[in-house]
Amino acid sequence: MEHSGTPVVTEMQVIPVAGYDSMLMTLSGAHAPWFTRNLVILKDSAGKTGIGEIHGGDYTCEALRSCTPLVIGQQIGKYRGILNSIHRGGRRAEGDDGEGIQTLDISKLKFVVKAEWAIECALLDLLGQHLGLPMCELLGEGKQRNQVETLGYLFYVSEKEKARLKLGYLNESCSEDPWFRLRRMEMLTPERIVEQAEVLHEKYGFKNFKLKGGVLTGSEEMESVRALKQAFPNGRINIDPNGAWSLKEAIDLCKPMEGILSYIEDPCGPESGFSSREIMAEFKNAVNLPVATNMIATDWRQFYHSAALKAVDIVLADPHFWGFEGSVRMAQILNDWGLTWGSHSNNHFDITLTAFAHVAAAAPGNPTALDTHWIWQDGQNLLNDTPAIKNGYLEVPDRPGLGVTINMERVMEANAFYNSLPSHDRDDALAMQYLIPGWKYDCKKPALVR
Ligand SMILES: O=C([O-])C(=O)C[C@H](O)[C@@H](O)C(=O)[O-]
Ligand SMILES: [Mg+2]
Repeated sequence: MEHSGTPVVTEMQVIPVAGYDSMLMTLSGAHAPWFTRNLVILKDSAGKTGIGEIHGGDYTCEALRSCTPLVIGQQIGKYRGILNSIHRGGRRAEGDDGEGIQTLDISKLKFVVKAEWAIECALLDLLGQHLGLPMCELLGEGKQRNQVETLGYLFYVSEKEKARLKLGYLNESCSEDPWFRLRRMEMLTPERIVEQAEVLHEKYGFKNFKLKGGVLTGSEEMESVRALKQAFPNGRINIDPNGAWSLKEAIDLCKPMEGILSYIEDPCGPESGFSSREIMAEFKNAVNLPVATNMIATDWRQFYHSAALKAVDIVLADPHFWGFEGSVRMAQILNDWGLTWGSHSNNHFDITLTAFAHVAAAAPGNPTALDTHWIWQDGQNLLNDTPAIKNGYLEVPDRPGLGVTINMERVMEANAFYNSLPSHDRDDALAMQYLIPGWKYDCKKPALVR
């Protein structure tokens, strides 16, 4: 083993895990009762443990496992070189049609999620511990803030009894926590969406909200946005239909919402031979609202075209797509150009929550409030010391590395749950069959409009 000034990695474990979810509705259909993730746990020669979390599924699990020989025995200080060797030798998903996740077909996620970012996270955790510095100090221009503004991620939720009984969605109606009770219930009206926001405000103090659209008709969803703005007149409200609306529909829906919406996320997608970036640029010319995306700028090449066309104002640079250093590099560029950084998320455990806290803490300027799905998972934590969200802000741990400790007993329980599942890959069409028999994904039709 090479002599080094920094400890070397002695062990790498890849542990797939699963947790429970609600029947959250999106353009893709309905979330299953469970979600899956992959964990990376590294040990180094100084006896320290570094952790990372990324999307679930067999594809990503195998991709991570195939990296093991490139990680073991390497100095943690050479983490950039380790990632470089993974990029040079790593496998890449084949068959991308060039539209990234514009269609939100979940099988497309593998083109934007890069398994090695979980390894980057675990290495940065180890390096931070070696240097005695929190991870955010190692990124970009270092720590910019002690806490990170976070939004309340609102979803329409189905809870049709048949699907619940057949598929086994959790029932938390006996919980003492009002949010835990509510989050498993059906919420499909403006009144119930406002109730969702109010209960979340009470528990976590959120003042900003994002409603996941692409579920009901655009005008029904705008009714929910209006009701939210009435309930939270000083709150920043946005909606994300994941490109479900046509350009004309998006303009008709959003023009009257200038002054009500704080920004609009991925209102439209490719149509009539024009790319998603061209259509979004035309939308921006027509409507006076900042436009955010996690769909049309998911890598540097897509970002080049998005920027050239001035198609977006806010890039939601999820570190699981862009890498931790890549996401902060994006934050620096956006800040220099007078644009805005934020982060997209999917269902995740508290390791990702902590990692997001560090990335957002290192993002210079004035990032938009961070997305997180974790509120739907709160209570299923894999850490002993999950960072808190209070008054709408996520705490950034100030201990070295990620600054948190993993609870292996809970990890192994989550792994046993994973192993008991019939499938490890996300399939939002499955539960839809209980709501609308024969339901099929259509990137231009909201999930419940058939
Ligand atoms: O901002 C977004 O587009 C998302 O968060 C997309 C995700 O697919 C989300 O809707 C989900 O995971 O269901
Ligand atoms: Mg989005």
